[in-house]
Amino acid sequence: MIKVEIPYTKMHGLGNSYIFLDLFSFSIEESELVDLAKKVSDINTGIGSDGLILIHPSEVAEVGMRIFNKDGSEGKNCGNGLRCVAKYAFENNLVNKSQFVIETRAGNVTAEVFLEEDIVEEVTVDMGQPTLNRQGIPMLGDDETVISEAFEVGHHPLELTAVSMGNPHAVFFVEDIDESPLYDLGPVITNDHRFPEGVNVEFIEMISETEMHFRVWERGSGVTQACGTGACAAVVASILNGYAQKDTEICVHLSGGDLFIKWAADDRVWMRGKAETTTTGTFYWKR
Ligand SMILES: N[C@H](CCC[C@H](N)C(=O)O)C(=O)O
Repeated sequence: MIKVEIPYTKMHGLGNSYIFLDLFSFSIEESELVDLAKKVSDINTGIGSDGLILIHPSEVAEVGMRIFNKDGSEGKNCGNGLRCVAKYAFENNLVNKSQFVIETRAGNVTAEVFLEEDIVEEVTVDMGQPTLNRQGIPMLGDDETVISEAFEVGHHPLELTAVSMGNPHAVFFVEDIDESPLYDLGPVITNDHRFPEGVNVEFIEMISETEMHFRVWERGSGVTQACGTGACAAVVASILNGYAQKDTEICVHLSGGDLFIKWAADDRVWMRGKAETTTTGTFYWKR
């Protein structure tokens, strides 16, 4: 049994929390990441979070981000994680400008940090273009877009809109967010065979053309307080269904707070929101 001391920073975006490792000053074996993600995420025997995020040197951007869910599965993108990575990178001098590129497994994004007395309070990220064709989600079936398509789950007739923000999202519109079948159907849909790589599941109640309620069952982490890529997917889905307009900032009320999302006329999705540091520490990992 070897005891390894792992320096970490815990951060969150609207309550969607992750344990961050700074690989600019610390290294860890690739083969250990899955177990470590599960271990640090555990509230009883670890630190407690929705997963693990690596901030790493990149050959194609100022910094790179990798994200692992609570179950150890690797996601390709993470909106709340990106805002936290941007805050960390700026405040820890990994970058020397307020606007910079972050490499993700889903491609590069551009982040801009906004300060209040030297502290990054808010971050805007250009999340790039959504992917709407079925095979790009990915989802089984012909390669069309999936907009309010009948999607039977058990005996529940639902209408699915599928969007990828580099990671897959199944978006469902409901009349009352508090009556959404998040806990009943979230765990079923996330593993539905029609999504060969699994899927993040969002339930949305439109309040107006510029405001919505949002709940999420995340692939690999379950119910979280917020999901940045999910909020982007929800806004894209609302516009595809005619409930909202492009080129307009839409307020998404997530359990943990508000994100402001715009699907611009050039097809790029912009996300604006807060990022916060909870604590730093040393994780004593016995392996
Ligand atoms: N569970 C997601 C990754 C985390 C995304 C979320 N926390 C966000 O803020 O976008 C997936 O497996 O695709």
